[in-house]
Amino acid sequence: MYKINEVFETIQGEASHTGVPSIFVRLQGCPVGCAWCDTKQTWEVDPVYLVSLEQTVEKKADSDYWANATPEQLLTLFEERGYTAKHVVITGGEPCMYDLNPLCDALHARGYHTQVETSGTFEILVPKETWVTVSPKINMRGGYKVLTSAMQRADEIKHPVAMEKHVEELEALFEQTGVQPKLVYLQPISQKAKATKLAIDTCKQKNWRLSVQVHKYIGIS
Ligand SMILES: C[S@@+](CC[C@H](N)C(=O)[O-])C[C@H]1O[C@@H](n2cnc3c(N)ncnc32)[C@H](O)[C@@H]1O
Ligand SMILES: Nc1nc2[nH]cc(C(=O)O)c2c(=O)[nH]1
Ligand code: SF4
Ligand SMILES: [Mg+2]
Repeated sequence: MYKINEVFETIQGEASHTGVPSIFVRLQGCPVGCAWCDTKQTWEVDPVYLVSLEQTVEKKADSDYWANATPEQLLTLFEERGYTAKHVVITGGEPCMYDLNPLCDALHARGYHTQVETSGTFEILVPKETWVTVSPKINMRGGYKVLTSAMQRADEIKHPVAMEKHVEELEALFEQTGVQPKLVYLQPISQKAKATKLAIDTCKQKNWRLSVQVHKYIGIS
């Protein structure tokens, strides 16, 4: 059983898969505590807000409600809702608090590609075919540390930035873990002009890439 906050179909708005039609499965629960997190409604797993899978929102509004679901029940929901995208993005919350192998295996068996969005602070339990986006969370309130194994497994790094300090922390993490990733994206925090300029200037200097959260600019989920 997975704890589900929401399931919706849209286009991937971030990093290398930007533009890919995708079904998003957002899992409930995250203890990492990023001050600027844009999905704080997923942090707590409060039994008061437990509902049935059919009642989980299809991204109409951010909601604290969550439901239990098996991989089979999720696949049925995709069919009931008439989704046609073949790429499934598993996000949260922090999806790697769960063993994602059964979910990804079930999706692959039905012809879907999978991608996981994670903070890198939990062991990443996914099949080798799954595309892993690590957005490493350094010095956040919850006190979690980025695992070297997560940095090694990452297919891409996506780092939200607003200040020089965030760039320095990322480079220190590459040093500490001995991982120099091939694909590094900087993502301006909350579309702020200053953060966007910092991301662009740093990408030019270091030959990294820019990830703007496209869905927020065009007003889709
Ligand atoms: C909400 S998180 C969920 C998955 C996982 N917990 C993680 O942090 O990667 C999804 C992505 O959104 C990014 N993100 C969250 N809040 C943001 C914000 N205000 N501005 C830019 N990116 C943000 C995260 O860093 C992560 O890459
Ligand atoms: N369109 C769209 N793309 C996204 N990429 C990562 C997202 C996330 O919240 O993890 C996200 C999201 O919420 N919507
Ligand atoms: S790790 Fe992800 S979900 Fe958790 S607080 Fe940070 S951005 Fe939000
Ligand atoms: Mg998001």
